[in-house]
Amino acid sequence: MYPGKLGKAANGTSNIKLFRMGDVAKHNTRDDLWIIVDGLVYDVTRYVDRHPGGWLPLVNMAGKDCTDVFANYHGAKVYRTLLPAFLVGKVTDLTVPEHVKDFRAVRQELLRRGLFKTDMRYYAKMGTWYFALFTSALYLSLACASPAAHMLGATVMGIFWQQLAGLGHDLGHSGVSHMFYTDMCVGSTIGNALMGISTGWWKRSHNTHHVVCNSVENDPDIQHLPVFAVAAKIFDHPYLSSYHNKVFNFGAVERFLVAHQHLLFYPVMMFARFNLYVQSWTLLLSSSGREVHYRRIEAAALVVYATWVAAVALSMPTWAETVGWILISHAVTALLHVQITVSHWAMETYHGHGYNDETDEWYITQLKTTMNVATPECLDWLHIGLQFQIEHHLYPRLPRHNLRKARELVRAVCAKHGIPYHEPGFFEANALTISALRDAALEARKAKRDPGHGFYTSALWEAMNAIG
Ligand code: HEM
Repeated sequence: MYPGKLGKAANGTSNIKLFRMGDVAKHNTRDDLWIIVDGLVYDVTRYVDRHPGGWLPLVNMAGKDCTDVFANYHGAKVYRTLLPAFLVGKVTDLTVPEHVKDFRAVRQELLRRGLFKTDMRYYAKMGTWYFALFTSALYLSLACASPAAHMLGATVMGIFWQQLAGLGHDLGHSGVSHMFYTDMCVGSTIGNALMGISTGWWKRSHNTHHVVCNSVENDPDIQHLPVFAVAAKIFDHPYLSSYHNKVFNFGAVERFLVAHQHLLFYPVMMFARFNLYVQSWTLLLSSSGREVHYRRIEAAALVVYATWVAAVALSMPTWAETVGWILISHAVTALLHVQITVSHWAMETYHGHGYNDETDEWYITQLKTTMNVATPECLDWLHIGLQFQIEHHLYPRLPRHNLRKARELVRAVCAKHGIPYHEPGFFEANALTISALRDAALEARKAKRDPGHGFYTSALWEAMNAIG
């Protein structure tokens, strides 16, 4: 670790200001933003709008101890060259729970074993695999004559997109070259052109999701009204999403869809990819899109994607095949969306921000909100690393090919401290997700219209707010 230098008075005594955690907690807005890293207090207000990871992670952690989230997103250089300029003092009442010490020790052990380094031979193999999938998909779609071959081509294209998402995810976390701008540049150009999804959008949304995983008001990955609400907490009263900067209400349409969400889950997943195109373009064309590092390049790469996909689809001899090709290729990627959602949707959700004490600091928050999916090693390629969601959430920059190795170390710490470690099989994880959606759906059916407003409130909310 690389703590910032403490100021020294002329007589050699430390002249650094001393604070209590409660003092720091008051500086918790975008305009007045302090954080704690390794017991030292930093006023990063003037940095928030320059932060390469965007303002959202900083604002979500404002006023809090960021030691672990910081360690997991930044290299040694950031500690050495950037942080010291913002130092304002140190806290006197920070305690480090035993389990946190152990999880930090795991990180050091992973570093010691060299597991944070990428084995480029792995990506050479994956590159060959992606190339084989892509060219096979094009061959079947363009060079063969039968409708069956065309639809098989669409299926292989869907598998290509699902598999390539693994690389996109690794790049988005700077987990390949471990150089922020290099990985992002590859993602924003080649990634966008082959996948059709904005890397800048993905990083903005996904990094926020990591920092405030399963927070009702802050995690965009569980803010899916009008279609889904993974828990009754999400619709028991209207809330302002800090990510979307809009209020999510629970009106008649929302109530109807959520009441049937467990039945809609798989059909919607088959169309989920179209939503990602919309989200990508919405961000790039909006004023928030200015936060995207390579906005114009990204937009150009997305146009390249739309052009080649349209060219392949329109090369089909009939309109029926064109529509079939588009629908099948996109529906196959449902595997990706299901894999992502089952990692979190059956887990705990909460209001506001975590990281208040030892019951919801970085590691515990991630473990409460995230589950692994137990898969045999021979299927690791299929699940693209997303099956080790716990290890990924605890150490987001750990390369994909080392997550299985980290699993044993993490499980040992959980076992030692009695911390639940969730790892059902793939089908059980699906069943848990459907069950969570069904529970919320049944709750939604009981929701009653708020007489003064256009939205519904759940029976749970009414019970919680009952007077007398
Ligand atoms: C609340 C505390 C913070 C959080 C949660 C946070 C989170 C993040 C995230 C999620 C990224 C993007 C990582 C990626 O996409 O690979 C990032 C990047 C970055 N952050 Fe922060 N950040 C915090 C504070 C800071 C501070 C105080 C500084 C500088 C003083 C800083 C400097 C950087 C830099 C330079 C990068 C680019 C990546 C790199 O060079 O390693 N961050 N941060």
